[in-house]
Amino acid sequence: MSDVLELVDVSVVRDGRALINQVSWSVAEGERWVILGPNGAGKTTLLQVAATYLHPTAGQVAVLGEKLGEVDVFELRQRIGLAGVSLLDRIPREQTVLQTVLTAAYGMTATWHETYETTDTARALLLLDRLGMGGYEERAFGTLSEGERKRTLIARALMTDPELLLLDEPAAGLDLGGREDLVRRLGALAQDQYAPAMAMVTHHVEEIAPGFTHVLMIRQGKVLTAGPIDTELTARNLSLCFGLPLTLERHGDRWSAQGLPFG
Ligand SMILES: Nc1ncnc2c1ncn2[C@@H]1O[C@H](COP(=O)(O)OP(=O)(O)OP(=O)(O)O)[C@@H](O)[C@H]1O
Repeated sequence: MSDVLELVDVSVVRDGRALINQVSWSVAEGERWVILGPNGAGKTTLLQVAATYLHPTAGQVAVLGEKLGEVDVFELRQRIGLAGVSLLDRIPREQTVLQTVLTAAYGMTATWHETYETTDTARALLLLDRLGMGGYEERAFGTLSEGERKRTLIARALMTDPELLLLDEPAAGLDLGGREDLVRRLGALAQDQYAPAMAMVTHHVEEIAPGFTHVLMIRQGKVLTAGPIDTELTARNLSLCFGLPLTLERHGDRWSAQGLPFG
């Protein structure tokens, strides 16, 4: 059994269709995974299973050594950090940035008269600062730009000191500067030996930060490849994954991909 995540033959079926289909995937401590795949491939579904928000139709899932179906998921969720657009709808617009991060410590998205410990507040401020959100504590979440929201949600996901960090398209919708800033911050996190195991969903190889170690490619619900970036992130695999001929270039510890010209 893998320490962090172990999926064996996992399928999620809705309306007779497999959104993910017999997926097997293991994540060990210290690994940083990128999940790549086209629109509708099943990436978010896979992340929702890992986050214990979706129960599979078939197969076995173990998260942080606990088997789904045999464990209190509410306790388990405290050990998992999740940042993704699915959270955006649940965060009140008027809630401050600081409250948004603090509520994670209590497994909630909105405040409800809790009194936060001074240590929690100190930690939330530290994480916001680390994500470049120092000085925004009292701003209403609803007034933030897309990039600021994404960075706040990552700080929030780290609040409980999780053992597994799941990021669903953290750079989607960001401009070039915002993307590069986030990639730098994710790179610092990925290269921090005390940071949790990570899995990040993205559509773009340009968003892979230095320090990411593994890649899983998914197409039409099926895993195409899963393994070390150095061997599995290839032009061939990427072309099969996205369904068109692509070139792939490595520039030091960053990547870029392009479609081949017609003709
Ligand atoms: N509750 C549901 N019932 C039926 N179909 C669903 C449900 N949730 C998702 N789907 C479908 O499952 C497929 C996979 O969805 P998923 O969100 O996992 O893909 P994705 O790879 O994250 O896509 P994207 O890159 O567009 O965000 C899509 O075709 C989607 O329409």
